Amino acid sequence: MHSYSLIAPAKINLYLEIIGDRPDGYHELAMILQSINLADQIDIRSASTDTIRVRCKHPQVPTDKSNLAYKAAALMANRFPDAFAQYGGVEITINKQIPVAAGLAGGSTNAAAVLVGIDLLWELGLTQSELEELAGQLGSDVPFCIAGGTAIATGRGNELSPLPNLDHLSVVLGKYRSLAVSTAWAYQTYRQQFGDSYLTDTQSLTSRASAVHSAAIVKAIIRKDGVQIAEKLHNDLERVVLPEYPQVAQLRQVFQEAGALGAMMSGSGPTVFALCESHEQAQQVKQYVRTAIPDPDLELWLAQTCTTGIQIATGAK
Ligand SMILES: C[C@](O)(CO)[C@H](O)COP(=O)(O)OP(=O)(O)OC[C@H]1O[C@@H](n2ccc(N)nc2=O)[C@H](O)[C@@H]1O
Ligand SMILES: Nc1ncnc2c1ncn2[C@@H]1O[C@H](COP(=O)(O)OP(=O)(O)OP(=O)(O)O)[C@@H](O)[C@H]1O
Repeated sequence: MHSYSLIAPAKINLYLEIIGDRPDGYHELAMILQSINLADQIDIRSASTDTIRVRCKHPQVPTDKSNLAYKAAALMANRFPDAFAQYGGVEITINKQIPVAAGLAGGSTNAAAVLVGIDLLWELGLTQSELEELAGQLGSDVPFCIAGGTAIATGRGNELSPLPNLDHLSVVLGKYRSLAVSTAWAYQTYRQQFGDSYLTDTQSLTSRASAVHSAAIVKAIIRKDGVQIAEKLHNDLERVVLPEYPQVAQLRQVFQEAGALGAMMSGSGPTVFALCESHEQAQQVKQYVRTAIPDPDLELWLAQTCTTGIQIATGAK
């Protein structure tokens, strides 16, 4: 029996600009995505029956066909029916550390791990670009999660251009346990409120999105200049999420007051992250926020930016 244990890191968005409406109904984006070392562990093994099974003890994570990890396994079974028949079913166990519905690509990174895990289990030898193509069918954030690191993401978020690694930058994350934001709601609300200024012409969409390559934050990342990166953080989805969730706006404000280099909401939220110049500063920021907001519903984490996507922790035959 084969089995693999994989590490699936979360991501934060250092930059998220909504450019306009795409013909496929999604939004054209210009983003910078960054992996962090807050990660789930995914154990994957061949099963004796020809079924896909997902286990996860987290109360907010479904274990049926709606789990993104299940969908990833089903996609592989559908795409490689001979291998599925040869190797049998797949059992997936998710050890959830990444907060759920948090804007940190928790489900997406689990799906990416399942694609990588099944590629190994079934000895398919897929290339990174083949894995990313499959990943794009599961969700906009899934392709980035395969190789992770630091990357510009355009199109739906699935067209990737790697940037030089930005590792060991200290990050503090904060999320209210009881808050969850639907990504679909965030984009729909943005479209309703700000859609008038959207670009729709495909050519202008693409050229505006590609302008991110020369943006100031990209230059700051290339120079590994934490102060400048923090100054240029940007997320258009804050315009709809912060007014709807004042607690998130307040948390962001407190992160700033705490002396972090900069703070921003990640993705569709509600997680807020702060960039810090050292681990010591991150610890001080975390302590300041904990004292300023003693609410036990607020969870805080220390993390670091990292250079990797899905990693194999252990493998056995
Ligand atoms: C907010 C981010 O996490 C930032 O990285 C992503 O843009 C969202 O990535 P994701 O959760 O993988 O998104 P998907 O599962 O593809 O789509 C979720 C919902 O967001 C909307 N969506 C997503 C990406 C995009 N470029 N435009 C959109 O309008 C979709 O219409 C859908 O209703
Ligand atoms: N493997 C999974 N892990 C977490 N949530 C999952 C998973 N599969 C399905 N879900 C469902 O997906 C919803 C979104 O969860 P997820 O943690 O992926 O959001 P997110 O971090 O905001 O994602 P993104 O940043 O990609 O928009 C949850 O409400 C959950 O019920």
